Amino acid sequence: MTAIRVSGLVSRYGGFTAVDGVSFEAARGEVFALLGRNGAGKSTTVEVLAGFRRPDEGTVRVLGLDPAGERAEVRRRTGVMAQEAGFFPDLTVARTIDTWRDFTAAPRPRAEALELAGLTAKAGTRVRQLSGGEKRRLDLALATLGRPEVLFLDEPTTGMDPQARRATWELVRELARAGAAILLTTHYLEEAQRLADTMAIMDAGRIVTAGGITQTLAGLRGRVAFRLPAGVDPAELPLPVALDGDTAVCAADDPDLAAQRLLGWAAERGLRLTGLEVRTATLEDLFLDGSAR
Ligand SMILES: Nc1ncnc2c1ncn2[C@@H]1O[C@H](COP(=O)(O)OP(=O)(O)OP(=O)(O)O)[C@@H](O)[C@H]1O
Repeated sequence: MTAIRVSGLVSRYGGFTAVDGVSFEAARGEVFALLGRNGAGKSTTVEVLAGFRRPDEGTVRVLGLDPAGERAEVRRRTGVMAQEAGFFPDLTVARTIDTWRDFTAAPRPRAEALELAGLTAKAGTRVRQLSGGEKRRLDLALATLGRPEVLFLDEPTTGMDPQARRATWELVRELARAGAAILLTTHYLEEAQRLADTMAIMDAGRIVTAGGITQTLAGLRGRVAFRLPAGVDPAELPLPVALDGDTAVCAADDPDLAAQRLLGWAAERGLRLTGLEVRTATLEDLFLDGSAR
């Protein structure tokens, strides 16, 4: 069932159009990643979905409701982790969670929220003394306090260390498995690739590429890269390559097969292909390909 529906969304700041006719849907149990360069319009889209801004044109529905018009009902059933959290800096972590619990229907117990954010040891620390990554973790704990049906995460893992990032991914997956629809914006393409089922890439307020992550990547070429052996003219190689310094890069539909051909060719000549890297396409390739521009 569709949990998030955006159709023809236009959002302007004065005369500037930040979101220019965006449409997408996300179902319950789905993680949807909204990607794109700085200023593409991702946060503005999330702000409209979270009910912080009204659409200038088009419609958005969250659980079938209008987030701006039916804000109380939407707020009760959604969690939002915005780019900048509005904490009270002088409250401790525990008091912050307690305060949020008072406003949340059926909240998680405080200890569980602390544990989930990895902040148990920081329960008595004032929010202003937390590190950037710890603040993000606290924000995540607050956004998920009521086990929301829909969760908006705007760059949730920025500033988190690798361990906290992994814990966040695990939590997001768990919430999706439990049936939540999750909309995520991120600049970490690896994060999108690991977490999301579906993605849309925005640029200058429009969606330029969208689809299932697995299907989209399956349609892209992988690559084989290696250091070009001294004295070898790239034209001699059995497959066309592009040179990046002394690294030869071969784009291939089947990178394993391409690597076998290249290694076979090198072995026949008594050469070694050092620094060999063989991989299928990643979201980063999609960006670097220019498809996202
Ligand atoms: N309050 C505002 N007033 C005027 N322009 C704004 C305002 N907020 C955002 N913008 C502009 O709208 C555009 C979209 O911004 P938005 O924050 O939605 O982008 P984003 O994709 O989330 O970028 P980032 O990846 O940097 O967070 C940008 O050009 C930004 O400068």
